[in-house]
Amino acid sequence: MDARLLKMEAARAALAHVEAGMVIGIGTGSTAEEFIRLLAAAVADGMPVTGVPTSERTAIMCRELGIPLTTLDDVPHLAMTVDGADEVDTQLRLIKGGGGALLREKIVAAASDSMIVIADETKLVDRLGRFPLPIEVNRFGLAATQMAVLKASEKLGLSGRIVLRMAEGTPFLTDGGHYILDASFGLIHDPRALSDALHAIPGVVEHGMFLDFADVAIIAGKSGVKTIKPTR
Ligand SMILES: O=C(CO)[C@H](O)[C@H](O)COP(=O)(O)O
Repeated sequence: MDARLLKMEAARAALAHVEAGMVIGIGTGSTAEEFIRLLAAAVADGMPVTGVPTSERTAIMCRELGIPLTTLDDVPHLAMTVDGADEVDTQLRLIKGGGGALLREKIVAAASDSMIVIADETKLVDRLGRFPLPIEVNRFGLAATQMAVLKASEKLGLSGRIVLRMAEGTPFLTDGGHYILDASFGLIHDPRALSDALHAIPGVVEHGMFLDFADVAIIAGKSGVKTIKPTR
């Protein structure tokens, strides 16, 4: 089965959690886009649902497909959010931000009663860190922030390349107008310690580890769709 079909299967299972009248967070990325297509079909069939998009890219797609949208300013508390991930570990800790939307994704997930993660089985890992960790940083003082991230990670015994994300020859800009550093630390033994260390750096806006966010992961694989809940 190809990856797209698996993403569709996970998205289909997530749609079963959506109830009429809900306001839900809508994630970013190719898996979230499968969910958006299915949600749009449900809306076209008369299902009353409103979405809060986690990126401009998602907002554009939702508008094109006729999904009503609102913002956290109008609806600050959501029933749930459905989003993809770059990595999901056995405790449902995530790495997100491959698509550059980690800040809005985290804000929307934090405003939601529950976060449903949808992914194909290639995203499942024993330990986070194979996927480079996206770190959203303020443009001001980039080199100083990059050095501070390096020092903080070295203190935790992590090493690896930290590179500025580029897009078509210029630095990638997030929807919030920030840069992204992609940090290839390798396996992250203590995600909480790294999270705290990154949050202590003033130039770091947010990082892509989602710890204690996901309530359910719907993982589609060759042998079917399974639902994982955290052991915490
Ligand atoms: O975090 C994200 C965007 O910021 C995405 O959810 C993540 O990159 C997974 O994307 P895809 O479903 O395309 O593999």
